[in-house]
Amino acid sequence: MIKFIPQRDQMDCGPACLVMVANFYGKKYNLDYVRKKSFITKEGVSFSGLKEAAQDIGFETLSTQLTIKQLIDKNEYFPCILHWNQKHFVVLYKVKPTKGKNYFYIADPEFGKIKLSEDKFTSHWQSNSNYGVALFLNPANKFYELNPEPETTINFKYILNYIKPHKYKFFKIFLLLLAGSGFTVFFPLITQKLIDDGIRTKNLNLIILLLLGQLALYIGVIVVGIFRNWLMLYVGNKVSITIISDFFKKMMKLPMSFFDTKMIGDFQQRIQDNEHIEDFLTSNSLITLFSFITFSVFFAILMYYDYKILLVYLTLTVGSVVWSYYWLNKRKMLDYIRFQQRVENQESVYEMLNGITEMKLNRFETYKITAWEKIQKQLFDINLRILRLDQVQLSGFEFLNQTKNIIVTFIAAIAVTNNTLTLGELLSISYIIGQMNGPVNQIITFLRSFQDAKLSLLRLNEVKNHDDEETKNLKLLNTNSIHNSNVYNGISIKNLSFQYEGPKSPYVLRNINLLIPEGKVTAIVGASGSGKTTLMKLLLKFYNPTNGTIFYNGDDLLNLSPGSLREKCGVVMQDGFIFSDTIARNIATGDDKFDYNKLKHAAVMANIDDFIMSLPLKYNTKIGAAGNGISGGQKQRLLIARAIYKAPQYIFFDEASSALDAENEKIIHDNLQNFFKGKTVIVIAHRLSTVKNADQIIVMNNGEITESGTHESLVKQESNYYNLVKNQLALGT
Ligand SMILES: Nc1ncnc2c1ncn2[C@@H]1O[C@H](COP(=O)(O)OP(=O)(O)OP(=O)(O)O)[C@@H](O)[C@H]1O
Repeated sequence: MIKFIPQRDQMDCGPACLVMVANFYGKKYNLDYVRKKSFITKEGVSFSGLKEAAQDIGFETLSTQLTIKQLIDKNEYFPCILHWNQKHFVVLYKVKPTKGKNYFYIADPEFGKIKLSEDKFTSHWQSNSNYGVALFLNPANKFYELNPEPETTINFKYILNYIKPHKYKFFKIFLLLLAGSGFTVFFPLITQKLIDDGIRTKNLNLIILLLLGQLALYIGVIVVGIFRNWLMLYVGNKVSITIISDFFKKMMKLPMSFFDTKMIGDFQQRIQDNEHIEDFLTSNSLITLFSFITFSVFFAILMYYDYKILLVYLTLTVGSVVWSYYWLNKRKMLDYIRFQQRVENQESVYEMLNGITEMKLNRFETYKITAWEKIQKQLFDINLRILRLDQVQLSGFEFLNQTKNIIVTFIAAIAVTNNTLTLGELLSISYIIGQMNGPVNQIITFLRSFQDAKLSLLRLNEVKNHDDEETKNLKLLNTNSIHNSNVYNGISIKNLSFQYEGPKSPYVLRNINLLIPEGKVTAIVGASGSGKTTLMKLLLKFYNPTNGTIFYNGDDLLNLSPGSLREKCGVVMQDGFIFSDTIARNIATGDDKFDYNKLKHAAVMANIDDFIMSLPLKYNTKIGAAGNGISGGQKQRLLIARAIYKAPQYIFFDEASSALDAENEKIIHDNLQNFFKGKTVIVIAHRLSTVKNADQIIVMNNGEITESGTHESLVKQESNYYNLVKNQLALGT
């Protein structure tokens, strides 16, 4: 039997499938490890990446396109990995004919184990006409020889540390819960005494006393409940804030490459994960503990009254749980279909909201809305089927529960007529039976919450265990010139090559050798996709080189602290971000208290001061996230002002003025000439006017440097550079 292993992130399905198959053959692999081997990206793992990871851990692999019949015939090679909905991976571990029809057993890392009919299966699996794609895995000797890195153990201890500061409050919650449980146990006893000793002997004083006692207990339960809820909210909130804030702090320390494989949703998921853990820590576990205690006490009382009643209770409770379980299992397939349709629904809504402009411009509205309506119809149908099934399950459950009550009452009534049980005891028993359902449900909820918390912890562990970008032994960047003939002052790049996605991925940069002199302007030009931005990202230590070295004033960038480097760099990226804050805050991001003169100077240099001063609140005007409410050119000028305000030693501009009109560009260009003096500047640009005056121009093509020199020398060569800029030359720009 295959063990289900859930994916942790949206793009983790491939590695999770591989871990499941390895587990099936007896090796427990760590998902993080397999993920690294598969060279995961934001688009997930490719089939070839998965194949390679499988071979790496010792499988012989065969990936092939085949029909459903061919797939069934290969059942001796199950479990295999299937390409699902053309964007996902699942494990197929069994095909079983039942009543003349084939049923397919799959483990979907996003959902769980599920049994699908042939129709449903083919609709998810087959991509074109009658074919689908499968990856068969056969463990070779190497598989058994390798000792896998085990899954990182879930560290509940580290989570318990969050509770430590609140241990007294926890103790109070504990006491309150104990008191609450104590009170509940007394109710059936009071009922029994009331009937047997009070009513039967017509002792009014005792009746009053018992009822007053009951009232006091009720008040006690209410008061305890109020304090308990208050304390739980308080502790829960404190714990949750600490966990999430620690998580954010840790996230900020991770290298940029970590974020390359994650979607926004993955981080949102992790924040929700923190809530699961908090929920588990602060309420579920304690309440379950006390539910369990109450349950045991009631259990003992029932046994004391009449063991037959206890037996009936237990048998029928087990019966109702089995009944529910049977139907819930059946429901799983429907849940699966609904889950898939919900994903489609979300995607469709997201697309409509994001693509509204294009939709309106290109008359795509009706088509998209009809597609959305079709999804709604399917969702409605599936909801109806689920409702029908739920009704069967609930009716049966209720029926068994009521039967339980009737049989118990019947046995108790017979016992009363036989004088082996008193009337008071009978009432007390019905009270207990009624109360015992609560704890059973609570224990089921707890088990689910425990599963959630376990998965959440695994996801958080991945972030927690990831190495920080900054480590203690890294050197600070030295910006002073070194007077030593062996050391090149500036940035020197030696035999640099780079791949984004591991050994099998294409080289984005190839064998780059380049000197970027200190205090000079270097321009990089080249066709789109030639690797200019990538080179800049490597210079900023977003990624480490695959091969080769980058030196800053003689120091290998690998040994330099990225923080100290970025502190000295003014960077304008192509996709620079504007925060939802005031203009001043957006320019002076690094300073707690900003220097108004510096701010003004930066804005003037970036030629945005006039615009800012025309706004009612001037520098204190708030702008929207991602620069809503300002134009593309204004956004770029703000980003340039941000870089200038920093007064950096190194300047990196990636298409920083691409959205500017010629006049604005000229003004900024002229302003910047002064600012650039004495600074090491790297500009990536397509516009001739921006690069013409650079001290050196580097031309890139397909990840390689094809030419370098000054504008004049490169134009004379009439080669790549000349071809890139000749139209602009003709226009005399
Ligand atoms: N995060 C990434 N993961 C994988 N491949 C990437 C990633 N970023 C860029 N690439 C690929 O690297 C190649 C070079 O991209 P890069 O952005 O460096 O080019 P560029 O010269 O700056 O292009 P442009 O002028 O269009 O900005 C492209 O083929 C691109 O698809």
